[in-house]
Amino acid sequence: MAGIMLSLSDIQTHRVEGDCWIAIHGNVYDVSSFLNSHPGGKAILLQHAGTDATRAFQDVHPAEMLDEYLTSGQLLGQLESASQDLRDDGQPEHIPAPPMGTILSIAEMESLALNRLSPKALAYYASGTDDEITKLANGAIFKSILLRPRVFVDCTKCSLSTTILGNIVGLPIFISPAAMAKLANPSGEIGIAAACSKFNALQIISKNASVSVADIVRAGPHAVFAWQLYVLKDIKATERTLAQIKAIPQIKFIVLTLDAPFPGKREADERYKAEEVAGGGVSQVWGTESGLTWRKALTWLSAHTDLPIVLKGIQTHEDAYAATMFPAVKGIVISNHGGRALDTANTPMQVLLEIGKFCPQVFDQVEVLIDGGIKRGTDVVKALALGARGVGLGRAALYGLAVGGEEGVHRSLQILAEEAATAMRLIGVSSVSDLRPQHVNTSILNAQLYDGPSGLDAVGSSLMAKL
Ligand SMILES: Cc1cc2nc3c(=O)[nH]c(=O)nc-3n(C[C@H](O)[C@H](O)[C@H](O)COP(=O)(O)O)c2cc1C
Repeated sequence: MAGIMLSLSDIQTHRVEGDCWIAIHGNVYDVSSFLNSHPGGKAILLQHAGTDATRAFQDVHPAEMLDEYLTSGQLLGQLESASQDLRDDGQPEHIPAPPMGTILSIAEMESLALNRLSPKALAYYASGTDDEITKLANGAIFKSILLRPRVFVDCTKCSLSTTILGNIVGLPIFISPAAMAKLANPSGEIGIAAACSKFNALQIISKNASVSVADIVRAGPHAVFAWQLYVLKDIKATERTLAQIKAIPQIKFIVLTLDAPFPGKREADERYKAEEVAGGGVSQVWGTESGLTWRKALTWLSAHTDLPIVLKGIQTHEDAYAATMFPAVKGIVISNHGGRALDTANTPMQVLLEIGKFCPQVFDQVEVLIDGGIKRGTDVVKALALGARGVGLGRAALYGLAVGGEEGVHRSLQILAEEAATAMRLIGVSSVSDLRPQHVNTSILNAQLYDGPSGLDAVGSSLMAKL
């Protein structure tokens, strides 16, 4: 109840399941009934129960998130003196970074970042699931695709600009949604937006961004923005957020992530959390709705947004084909969440080739974006040649942010853009729209491609029956 003043000693006795109070930004909340629906799990809330958790909260969440998830009935009053819990909850140590121009590759950026990130951020950002087979394969597969340069082509002028879902962008490289960017740098997603603005690049803002969407888009006047959605178990909260997004004209499309209906087993992250929550195992609570299906989810989403819908986390040609059967769906992102969902899943490049083999018409019907393992400009060029419209960066952008804030993200984009332009010139192509499958040799991968039945008739008839 607003107006009631509470002291730290009033709240510190309420620190168990069933009786759990937390102070954030000067307000005291009873979060007992929210414990089981906290998307990050209840353990972290219980860890901060009975304290002023402002510092831990603001390291990973925007203030607006409180209104989204908590109701006025859960507000108990105000904290008398907002004496903050000043434990270090994840901000990186201040280690001086080298001048950005001296960093020459994404691999170098990554190794600098891994030395700077706090243990919490390192565990969260770098981890993949299980044995990290997919995380590593995502990047390794590019080495098996060879380029086929043509000569006697004047590429003195070379342009990387293109369009993504009708939006003009300066680069075919975009920023994939990644949660909690403030763990890398206090500027968080604002630093990413400011860097994208300099390239007129696309940033897909995560549903779990650590800064409010309004602040992010304000920081990138020349960037293009999309917003990524996880449908929460609390569907009404998701609808409230969609209504807020509707009021932000800079958001050009909605990216619905589908590859993580259940949490993958990321052991480095689980280990860190288990140590953080003294003596306790980490329960696998997941706030994301796991019962979504094609027709139900897309009908619901279309009723709550007029924006084009892009489906992220497509990992088979069958699902790429299925996406084309829904007029509201204008694009797909082939992605396995950077190897953070199902380990030993196909790499995105294999899925791209699979679509080319079984249902190439998909490329004409929806825009195909891709992410996972991008570290070189040649990786970008190979994906574009095989039909991708844009190529996303997850960790490469986060690592840039960790090393140099906005400037670091700028440098990551610049390195990849320059490498991609060089590769295009050397292939004999001066515009991304001229890249073709003939520019790559993928024959080494033939034995690694899915060679079962196409299954498209079954997809068609099962979805038609439901439409
Ligand atoms: C730390 C981290 C957080 C992520 N958070 C999200 C997220 O909130 N939503 C989402 O759709 N994907 C998320 N992803 C997946 C990325 O969007 C992207 O698919 C993946 O990182 C691409 O692989 P890469 O890191 O090898 O570039 C996250 C990835 C990482 C590494």
